[in-house]
Amino acid sequence: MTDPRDLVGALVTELPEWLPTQRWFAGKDRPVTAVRPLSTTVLLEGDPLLLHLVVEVEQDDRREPYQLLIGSQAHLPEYLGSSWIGTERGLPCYEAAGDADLTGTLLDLIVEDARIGSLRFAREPGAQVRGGLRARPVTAEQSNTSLVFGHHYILKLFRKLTPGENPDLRLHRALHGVGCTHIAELLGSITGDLGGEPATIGMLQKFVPDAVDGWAMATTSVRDLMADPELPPDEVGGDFAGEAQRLGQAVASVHSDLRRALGDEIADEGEFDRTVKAMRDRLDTVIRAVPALAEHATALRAAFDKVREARGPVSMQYIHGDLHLGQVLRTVTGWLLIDFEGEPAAPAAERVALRSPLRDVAGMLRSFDYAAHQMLIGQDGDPKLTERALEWARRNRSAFCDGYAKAAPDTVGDPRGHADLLRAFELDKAVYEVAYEHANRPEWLTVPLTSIARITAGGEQP
Ligand SMILES: Nc1ncnc2c1ncn2[C@@H]1O[C@H](COP(=O)(O)OP(=O)(O)O)[C@@H](O)[C@H]1O
Ligand SMILES: O=P(O)(O)O[C@H]1O[C@H](CO)[C@@H](O[C@H]2O[C@H](CO)[C@@H](O)[C@H](O)[C@H]2O)[C@H](O)[C@H]1O
Repeated sequence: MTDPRDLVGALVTELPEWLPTQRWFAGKDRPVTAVRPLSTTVLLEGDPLLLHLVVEVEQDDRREPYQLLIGSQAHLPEYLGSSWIGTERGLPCYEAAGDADLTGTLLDLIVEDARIGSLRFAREPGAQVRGGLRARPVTAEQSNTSLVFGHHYILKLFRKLTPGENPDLRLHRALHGVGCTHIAELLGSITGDLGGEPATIGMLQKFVPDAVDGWAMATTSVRDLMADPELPPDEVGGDFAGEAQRLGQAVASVHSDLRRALGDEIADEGEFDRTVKAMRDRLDTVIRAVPALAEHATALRAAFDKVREARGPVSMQYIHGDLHLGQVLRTVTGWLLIDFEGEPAAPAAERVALRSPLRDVAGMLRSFDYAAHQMLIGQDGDPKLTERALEWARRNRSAFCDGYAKAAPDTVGDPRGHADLLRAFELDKAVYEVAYEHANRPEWLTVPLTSIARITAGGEQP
């Protein structure tokens, strides 16, 4: 029988080409120069074989750890053909996240609170979880890989690993601890080892089968408004304003719960300088990649500098960090927030820092703008449609703020009371989006660029 370590030794030579073809691989900006195994754990022995692998991916001077699930069996079923990575020692090896016959093992190990090698599978205290279920991967475009077990559980496998407790797990655990009703229940976790330190590699939550994400609902509503150009927005069938208001309330309630669970701090003088510097630095970096942004640089810097004039105490606390309409789910009982990992490209230190909750508000306001304006792509500036898009965005941004103000932490209150800060955070997010769209969806670049032009010209108030 082939020793799994020999198999892995051969397989890693295939990975420099294979990794960049994966949606979740975060290093598509440069070639992979080498891949080295850091740890190999046998989860299932024999044929089929299931291996858990942590590899170090080298890209010039950058080295980052990723986790992989590798399956291997003598006769690869046809439906797994597209997951094939290479044939080593005569055995086909493949990405096993899509193999429903193997991934059920991960849930069973959590149910057993098992330890295998350096991997520790655990249920949350008091959580009721049953095993023996098959899994299917979530097919949405994602930064990680999530597996759904029946209609019951969803297991997220974090792909790029960082030492310590992942903020997604930490914040879900803290929110669960204070009885937050706007998150999916946390049920378990998987912890591995990274250079001698524990690192979160998986998180198990209750799966909400009836959930629809906010982006799908919002864009349907925009389409309805555009399809009926003569009707006032509140008479259009798919009006979203009621939902936007409830969503604002849910976000505010999560902020209050995070503050209750983990505390807050009042920003010191130095904090404002650091924030402005970070915004200016990000702008400079993005202008190098997207020179078209340079024409807005003066106005953007002026808006960022206003952060220094922020009046009154500004509260800093744990926040979501990358909030947008794709990160919220509407269920029969209300809105849930998911994915508390922060911006995928942000450094780990930034993702665990205390920040103003207004950043999440700004992220969501940007998202309303996106939902409206992505409908205009390819419409050649039709003024009627543009006006309808603006109308939808204004109405829903304002409803969201109304809802937020109703349940806001008393350190924040109505977000519109911090207009300069909110505008600076919105513009900083839009600069981030310019970089994101440039790298991922160049045809969408006009969405953040047009917003920046409009906001800096003074044409946007929440
Ligand atoms: N508890 C849940 N119930 C139902 N669907 C969920 C749940 N959590 C996540 N999802 C679905 O899985 C997708 C990916 O989840 P997310 O946490 O955003 O992963 P990633 O970090 O890979 O972006 C979401 O867009 C959502 O559709
Ligand atoms: O969901 P992720 O954590 O991977 O976030 C990244 O991708 C998002 C797109 O999927 C991106 O969001 C931007 O586009 C959204 C519409 O697709 C829009 O609702 C957001 O407001 C906009 O920022 C996000 O910025 C990026 O980090």
